[in-house]
Amino acid sequence: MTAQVLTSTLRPDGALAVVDVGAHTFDAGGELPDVQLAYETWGTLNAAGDNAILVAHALTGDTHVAATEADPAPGWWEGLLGPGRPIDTEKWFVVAPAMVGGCYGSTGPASPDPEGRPWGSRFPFTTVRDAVRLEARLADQLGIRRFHTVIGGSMGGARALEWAATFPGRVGSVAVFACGAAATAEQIAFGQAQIKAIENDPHFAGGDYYGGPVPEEGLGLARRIAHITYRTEHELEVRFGRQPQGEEDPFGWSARRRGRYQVESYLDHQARKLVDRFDPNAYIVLTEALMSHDVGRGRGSVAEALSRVTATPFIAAVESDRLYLPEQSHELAALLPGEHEVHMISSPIGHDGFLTSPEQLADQMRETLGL
Ligand SMILES: N[C@@H](CCO)C(=O)O
Repeated sequence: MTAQVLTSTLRPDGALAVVDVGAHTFDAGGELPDVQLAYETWGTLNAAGDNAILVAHALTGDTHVAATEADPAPGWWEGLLGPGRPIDTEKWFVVAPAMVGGCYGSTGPASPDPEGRPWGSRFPFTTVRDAVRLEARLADQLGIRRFHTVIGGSMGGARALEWAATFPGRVGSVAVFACGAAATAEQIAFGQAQIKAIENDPHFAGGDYYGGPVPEEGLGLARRIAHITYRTEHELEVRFGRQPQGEEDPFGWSARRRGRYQVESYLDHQARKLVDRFDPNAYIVLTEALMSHDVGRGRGSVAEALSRVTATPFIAAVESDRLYLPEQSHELAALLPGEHEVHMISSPIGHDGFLTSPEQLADQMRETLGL
């Protein structure tokens, strides 16, 4: 595909586009007759097709990495992407796909099957590797043979690493923020607790709740569990301590309800925000995908898989992350060919520091990734 064709098939800068990438047989055996991937883009693919960067979102993220003309709302990595920013969109053509199995435009459990019914409980078990294989088909359609860089944090980091392991010839450099080579037992354990919270909601109906009440309580509980792991004990203590929320009394009852501590109100707020924007089935599918993350699966071992990575790595961690521990990033860096520093984001808030403070690493990213 030539750049000329591309320009005509791409939407205006930033508008959400959706492409059909065909049927897919999933790693675990399930099948979909037709998969669509949604994506946003920034900048312009050059004639040689060699200035493309793929940005992969985290668990509940979406395609909106940064503000665009079409959608001026700030994105989740606003500071990293845009004119003059570390990923300079005057220079790079950036693609951000929504992961299959989610609920931001790509095919997911709420999408209709060929008869028009939501897939629901029949949506196939999805792995990070499935997502990457489908994203490669999107790249084919956009005329991108090789990405200069694939970059992401948390589950986006897992996708970036999987890209480098699955398609070594198609990734020049890979940036993995706040993620190791495989989900650890504790990360799997936190994931399971979140999935159970949703499945035990009386409205879950085995995953076929569309058209009826949504298992919002379960999703809200899952988000509360998750959000605690995304922050730190120190941050919560300094920020909220034992303060009651407003006029509420955590020691008293009013209208048969105990008043809340501030931190409870904060978690309620985080839960509500996710419930308002996310499908519980998609949360389960993506959480299971993240639990399945293991770059060594089917490749001998993690060490063998990583020894074959040819992309230049940029490994980053948040110093206070208690979910994706910096030592896991060190293990990853040590197993990749060559000598690699782990770049540290200094933040007291924990895992979410990869979202709030990635600009700290702007200079190191420019240098290592050749941006
Ligand atoms: N807050 C992020 C953290 C997951 O890494 C999200 O919801 O995607």
